[in-house]
Amino acid sequence: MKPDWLNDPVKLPDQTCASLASARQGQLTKPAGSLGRLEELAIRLSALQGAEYPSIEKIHITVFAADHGVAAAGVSAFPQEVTVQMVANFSAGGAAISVLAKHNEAHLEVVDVGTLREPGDLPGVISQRAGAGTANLQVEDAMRVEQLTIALNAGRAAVLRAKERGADLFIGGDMGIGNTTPAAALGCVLLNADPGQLAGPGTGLDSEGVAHKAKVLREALSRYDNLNNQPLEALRCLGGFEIAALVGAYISCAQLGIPALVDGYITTAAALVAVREQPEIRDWLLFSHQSAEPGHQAMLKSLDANPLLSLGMRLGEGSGAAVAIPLLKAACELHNNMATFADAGVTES
Ligand SMILES: O=C(O)c1ccc[n+]([C@@H]2O[C@H](COP(=O)([O-])O)[C@@H](O)[C@H]2O)c1
Ligand SMILES: Cc1cc2nc[nH]c2cc1C
Repeated sequence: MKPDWLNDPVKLPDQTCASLASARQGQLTKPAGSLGRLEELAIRLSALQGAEYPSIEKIHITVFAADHGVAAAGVSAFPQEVTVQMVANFSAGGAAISVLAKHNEAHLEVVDVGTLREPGDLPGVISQRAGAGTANLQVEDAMRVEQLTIALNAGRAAVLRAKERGADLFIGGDMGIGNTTPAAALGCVLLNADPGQLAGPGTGLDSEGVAHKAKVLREALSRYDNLNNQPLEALRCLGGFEIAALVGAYISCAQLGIPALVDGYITTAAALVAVREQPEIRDWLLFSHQSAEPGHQAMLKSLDANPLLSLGMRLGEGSGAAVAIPLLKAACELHNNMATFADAGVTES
């Protein structure tokens, strides 16, 4: 039922490299701690990459796209066909993540995990489909076990491609009209939170729309008991194919030793499921930004995550993570290239 790789061991961050990197930070020509979180970032990347001198050069971005049966319940400000239209836009290079990937010289691929798209090839789009959209979680389980397995495997396959390309950072993005609803549903179950706390505007619902979304969520949640300690079953009943693919991707990153930079609300819901399923993977997740979606804060808090940026973004696609790439690069450049007190002949305190 569960893919067998799911229980593979998680790689341990390299503490020797972390100690060497930490010692080096103490020798660079700056007051101790003066580069703030950039210092922590460099040390963490050293530990995760098993290198005293970390690098962010080969970035692999996978956007997972899928449709959601719950869109029929009127939970989004946009019509469902936008998911398929945006897949074409990713392929043509016109989406925000297309621009940001190019700007950061990152490799970008799109995986259709189950949109309503007609069969047919699109450049840069890989099909690994678990179905044509999930079932409507307001009234029934979102997916069957076999569909969950296909979606988890799609996430793993993306990380295996990243590994093959020698990626030093993985970014997962999401595209799916309606997907803030399954993300909120998973948050409610795993945080024991009320839909009123986690339902938000998504693509732009007004307050009436948000209240309706909370009602849809309450109806969905009322069908289940005890999902709180069954993260994968919660994912099957209340998730989405792209969210499941992201869960598979984050767990695989930790097993295969690639740091993952988490994006916004939907990707954080996937991270929460992944961490509840395998707590040791938490070390491998870096958090890029605080989404404008209000429920994001509660999920971040539960993951003890303090994202790097807060720009009021709420786009998804991995765009917030892509915007944070230059910070990770800056942390590595400073760590690797600054002079030490001894080299520069500068007096230490
Ligand atoms: O990642 C976020 O923080 C985020 C917050 C709100 C909306 N989105 C994107 O908007 C879509 C989902 O919004 P909605 O209103 O249709 O549920 C989906 O394609 C997401 O990528 C993404
Ligand atoms: C246009 C559009 C682009 C998106 N990208 C991610 N989610 C999206 C939702 C909409 C509506």
